Amino acid sequence: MPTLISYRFLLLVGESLHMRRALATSRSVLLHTSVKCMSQVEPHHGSLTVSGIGLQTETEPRNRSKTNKVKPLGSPSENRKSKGKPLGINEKKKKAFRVVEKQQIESAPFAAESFSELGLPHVLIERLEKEGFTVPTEVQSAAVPTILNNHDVIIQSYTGSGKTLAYLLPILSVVGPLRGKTPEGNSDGGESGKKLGIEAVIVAPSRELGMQIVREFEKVLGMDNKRVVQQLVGGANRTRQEDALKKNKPAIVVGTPGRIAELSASGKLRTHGCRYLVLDEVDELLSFNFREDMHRILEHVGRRSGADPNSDSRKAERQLIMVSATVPFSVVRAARSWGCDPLLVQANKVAPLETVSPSEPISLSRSSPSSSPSSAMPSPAAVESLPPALKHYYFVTRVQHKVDVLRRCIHALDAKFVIAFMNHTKQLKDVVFKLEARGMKAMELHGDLGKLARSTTLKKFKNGEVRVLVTNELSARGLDVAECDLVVNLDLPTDSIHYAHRAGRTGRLGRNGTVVTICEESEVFVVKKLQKQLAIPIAACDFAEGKFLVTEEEKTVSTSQR
Ligand SMILES: Nc1ncnc2c1ncn2[C@@H]1O[C@H](COP(=O)(O)OP(=O)(O)OP(=O)(O)O)[C@@H](O)[C@H]1O
Repeated sequence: MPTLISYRFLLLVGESLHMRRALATSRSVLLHTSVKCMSQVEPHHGSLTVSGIGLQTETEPRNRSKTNKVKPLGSPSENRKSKGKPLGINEKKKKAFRVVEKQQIESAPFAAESFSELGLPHVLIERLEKEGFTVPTEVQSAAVPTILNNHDVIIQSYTGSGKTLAYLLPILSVVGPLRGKTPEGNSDGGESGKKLGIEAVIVAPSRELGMQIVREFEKVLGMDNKRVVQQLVGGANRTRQEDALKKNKPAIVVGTPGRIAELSASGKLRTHGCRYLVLDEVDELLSFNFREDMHRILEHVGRRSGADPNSDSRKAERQLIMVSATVPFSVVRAARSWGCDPLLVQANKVAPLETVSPSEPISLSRSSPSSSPSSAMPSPAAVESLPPALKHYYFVTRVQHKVDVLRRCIHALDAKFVIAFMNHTKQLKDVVFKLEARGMKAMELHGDLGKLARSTTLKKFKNGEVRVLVTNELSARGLDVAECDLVVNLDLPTDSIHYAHRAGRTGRLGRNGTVVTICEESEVFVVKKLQKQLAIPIAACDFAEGKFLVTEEEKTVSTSQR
């Protein structure tokens, strides 16, 4: 059981947190040495590090009613055997059960050093290279072949680890102009060259995330093929979206649950023949807010009308891909009920979902006793989601001095792209005003702003015109600004999962990043609790001559986590 040892001394914020990376890699015992010298926190703008180490999935391909045209990795012999000879439902189920029986998937070796090892079509790899994507991340190495093998999956990996490409690439291998050639050598259009309608539906909980996913698709597709993907987010003009659907006939749509459900109900968006349903930030999508819209989407996308919704044949009609940095057990349950023998894909393992029980790290639910907000036990769903290279600090101050502390933090770290989180929309403007009054360019971002104002603000932040983005929970999920070097909690997050998603806006794709929580004395106990739940040290800090000074460092000791 994890224990916590506290050391009180003045020391430099520095190297001790690097142990996180080592711990994340070894996933073994945490250690507890202390650095007892004095130095200063250097602002870091570390280089990009993408490791291609992962696991070779040994899962056997599961044939669906729609045959994959791309030769996937895995078991070529199995693939060959099943080609041209469609399996019946019972045979499909038998194959699926073989996957379940196979428990050794996790220990299989996997090391993809380039995208060409993942079974992607040549034309797609060329596009990736043009865009500067040469080495797949660990989760991409594990997910791409698994999805190409037609498995329903839950993809779980820490924030900023490249989960979007992990599902986007296998979809583009089968759908759209970059897909692999059919056995007949035909790669333009459907089996017979004609358009197939909507083939993939991607659902995201916010407009920003939806738009970001579209941009990621466009990056890979290239400007000439932009029309293959269509954005269907709320807040945008619905009639224009309907016209674009009619005119462009996109193969892929990306949107928010409300707009997708609305267009589907009105008959303007026909998704019954869809092959892929992706739920990005799935734990958020399964929240009460989205219940009705998600129900419609799960019932209609890739489902032919008339069939029994619970039959295996209906489950097998579409491929379900669920994605999040945090996967509570509720997601595992949803995947079991909506998917067809889903696999859990992580950076270094691919395992049948049947092997996941509520007692395992990935599957501890937010509502389970050991991970409730009041619990001092680690919450593995949150622990797993934190990028390895983050440093965490907290400052204690009076509420009226919080913005000043924020400003001093930014100067001390020389941070260039700062996201400051608050809990209440009304207070954002005041913080922006105070920062601007001291000559620091800041803007607010929240859901009450119109779509145009939101995208303009984000654009200005991304291009460096605005140094501080003052925002609420809206930006905690998915927002990808590679350069973001500092995340500040001006209000405490509600729980460790929210802390993890906020923190994950920095330290993207192996970069360094700093997370600072500014709180009142009476809130310090919450920080200590977060520290235990996340199994990370969050060091108390103060300023000395404009630099960070650690006044107290917590060392986390665990034999079971990480
Ligand atoms: N193999 C790669 N090589 C270089 N850059 C990559 C690679 N894969 C993804 N990226 C980039 O890394 C950034 C983070 O990726 P992405 O947003 O998909 O992360 P994520 O895991 O979904 O994060 P979050 O959980 O916060 O949503 C993106 O800008 C993406 O373009």
